[in-house]
Amino acid sequence: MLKVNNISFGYTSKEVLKNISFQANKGDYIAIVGESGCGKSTLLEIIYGLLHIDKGTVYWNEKKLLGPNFYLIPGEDFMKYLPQDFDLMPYTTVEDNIGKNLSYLDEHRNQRIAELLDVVDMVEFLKTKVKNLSGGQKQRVAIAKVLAKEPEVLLLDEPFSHIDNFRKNKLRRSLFKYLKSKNILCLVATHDTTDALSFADKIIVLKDTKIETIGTPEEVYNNPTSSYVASFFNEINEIPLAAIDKNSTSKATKLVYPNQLTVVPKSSIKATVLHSYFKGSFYLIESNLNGTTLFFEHTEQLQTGASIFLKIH
Ligand SMILES: Nc1ncnc2c1ncn2[C@@H]1O[C@H](COP(=O)(O)OP(=O)(O)OP(=O)(O)O)[C@@H](O)[C@H]1O
Repeated sequence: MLKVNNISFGYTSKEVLKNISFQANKGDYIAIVGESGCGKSTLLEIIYGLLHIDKGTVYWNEKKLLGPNFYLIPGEDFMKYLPQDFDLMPYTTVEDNIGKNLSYLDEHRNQRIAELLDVVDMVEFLKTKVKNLSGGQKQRVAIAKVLAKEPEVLLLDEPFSHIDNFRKNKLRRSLFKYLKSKNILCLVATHDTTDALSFADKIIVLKDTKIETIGTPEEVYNNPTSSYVASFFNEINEIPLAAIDKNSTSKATKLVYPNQLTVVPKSSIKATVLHSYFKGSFYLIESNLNGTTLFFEHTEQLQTGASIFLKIH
């Protein structure tokens, strides 16, 4: 089990992370999300042992991780970390990059490289020099490379950022299935909703140096603790209660996802259509409710300026 206890860190006197605590089990996939600059990469680098912390501890099972001041080469050998600028050797082949940390005396070396190339769908590039690959292909090789000497913990920073949508879903399914089958704990810093919602066991949302919320994808999505959390997944409406119920004097607001609003013949929520955005299987309609912007989903495009009534369900 990974135990992160009350860690705080700042590159300068200003803290980037404050009192961060969470636990994760072997084989778990934890998605770390939050706005740019909130400290996702910093958290991964602390766990891996690249950054020294004065406050807090990190344990892997019973072992306390000591951080960069205690090792000649920072980084724990049972972990692998894939930073955003994945570092590969450009003038050598895909095979040599993936096999860099595998012994030539290992009789299973070639088999291992082939297995990992299959996971990242790059089998035909075995003998290709890395400099001749596209950005997305390099990223897939980098993922295979960090898996080569099977780690117990894998830390990935935006691992699919260069990979096109055609391949991304297939790669995600293949990679996360592989990690589960090997019981590898994986922490992923991501901006991608699908990485978190469809694959993670738990989502950690970071905001203003702290953990804003932590839970299963269902818990975090269905009961967002703030509009910040909800807006990671979708457009979010923060509707004043007074706009829903004319008799209400409350200043409180209600968080409502666009798919929780339906157009009805008559209701107390009367809005004016501003714009229809085509989203493939539906239209996202931007509307105005007494000066508040309201997004809702609808099967058809709606006329700009039209008055509609909405119901929250
Ligand atoms: N080496 C550094 N020296 C000083 N400040 C840094 C350094 N690296 C990061 N920071 C600052 O620390 C904060 C957190 O950065 P970090 O890279 O962890 O954020 P992030 O959530 O991973 O962002 P992104 O989603 O854009 O990758 C930012 O304000 C950043 O400017």
